Amino acid sequence: MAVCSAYTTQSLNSTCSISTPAKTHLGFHQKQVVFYRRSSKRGGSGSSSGPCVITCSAGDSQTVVIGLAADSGCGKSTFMRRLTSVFGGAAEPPKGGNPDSNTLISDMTTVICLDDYHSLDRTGRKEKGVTALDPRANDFDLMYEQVKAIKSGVAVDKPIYNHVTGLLDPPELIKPPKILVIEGLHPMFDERVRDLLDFSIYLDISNEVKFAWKIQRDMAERGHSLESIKASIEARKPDFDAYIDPQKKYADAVIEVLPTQLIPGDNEGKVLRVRLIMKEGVKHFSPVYLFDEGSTISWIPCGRKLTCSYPGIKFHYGPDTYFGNEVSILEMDGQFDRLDELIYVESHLSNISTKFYGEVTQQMLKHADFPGSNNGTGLFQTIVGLKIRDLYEQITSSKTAAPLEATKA
Ligand SMILES: Nc1ncnc2c1ncn2[C@@H]1O[C@H](COP(=O)(O)OP(=O)(O)OP(=O)(O)O)[C@@H](O)[C@H]1O
Ligand SMILES: O=C(CO)[C@H](O)[C@H](O)COP(=O)(O)O
Repeated sequence: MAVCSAYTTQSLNSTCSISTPAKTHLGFHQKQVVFYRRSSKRGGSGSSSGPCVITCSAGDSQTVVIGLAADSGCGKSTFMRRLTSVFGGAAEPPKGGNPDSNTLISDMTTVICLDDYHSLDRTGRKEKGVTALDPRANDFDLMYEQVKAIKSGVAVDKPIYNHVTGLLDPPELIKPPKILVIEGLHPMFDERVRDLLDFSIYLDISNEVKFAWKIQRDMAERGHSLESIKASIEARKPDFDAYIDPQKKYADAVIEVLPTQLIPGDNEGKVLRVRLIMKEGVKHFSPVYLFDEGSTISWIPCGRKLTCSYPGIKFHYGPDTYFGNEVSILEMDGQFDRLDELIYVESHLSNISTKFYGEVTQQMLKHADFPGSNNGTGLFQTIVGLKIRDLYEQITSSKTAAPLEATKA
């Protein structure tokens, strides 16, 4: 029998027994989970040393899994803070755990960072001459097995990639939450992981805007030089184009962030044109619309009811195609002067999955200090957060309704 010394499952509301694959019997409510041992020493290669199988009787509840993909420094953490706030709680690192953990836990959600599945640490990547974006620097087998286990109600010992030391730290226990968010570079890269996602989002930040944000954070807040920021973006670009960017074709929703078109030639990245691209026909998700579903509409809300200074605000909505898929696109170019007046815009949007009139505006005002609160990035992140809450409620209510239906039949 293989021994899972490094990364194993832990039982939740259940008893677990370890057996060899040959002896495993999968009965009703039994879950089979395969784990791989790997080295976590400096320069660890992450090579598997044989699977072991753990069978567990999992609890009844199933975890809803959300994938959020984006390059580093593209607003994933900010989005996550908005999302967890929609569910009504503050997200915190696991109590009493590794202070450098990348995980954030709230009442309803657990956000895990896929950097934790780097199979090569910083030294290992340097030695092999690969970036963290390269699939060879990541353990997709382990990612798949662990996300699958959590989704089916089984807790796992997930590795930790320590961004301070650049090493792989000892694992931390992740119990199945109501909603698991896997955020990072590759949530939609591996087909097996992709198939586990109940909903997926890609944050598509254009090069000009990414550069402006990097300068703002890494130069102003972290003391990096302009040259080093340019060099780091350039060094990542080939792998970003090869492995990260192509994932957007799989996403159910894409938030695309571009320079404004309201100021000709503007490249500053301060005023933004943001597009919310929503796939049609996704189960439990109906795209947001402006005025009239399926029409094509341009709208300038500035005037008596919405204060706008230069260069103003322009909305656009309509059907389109994206990588061959039918989509609806809602676009906002420009920025709000007064967030409390956002209610005027909110009242013209439909299918936003609010629980009361003005909920989007309330959320935006609550986090007015978050980056992007005065433009489409904050607005669309908030709306996607509400759509995820709605999706979660639909999935869980259809699960509880199912046995009743069966009894009736
Ligand atoms: N909507 C936004 N508008 C303006 N700036 C933004 C926006 N979102 C993010 N930024 C800038 O980008 C920085 C990184 O944002 P955030 O920490 O949310 O990204 P991240 O993808 O989680 O980054 P990392 O992966 O490097 O931790 C912020 O500090 C801010 O400077
Ligand atoms: O892309 C990244 C995270 O999204 C990082 O570059 C990657 O995780 C490597 O981290 P570090 O620079 O701390 O070694």
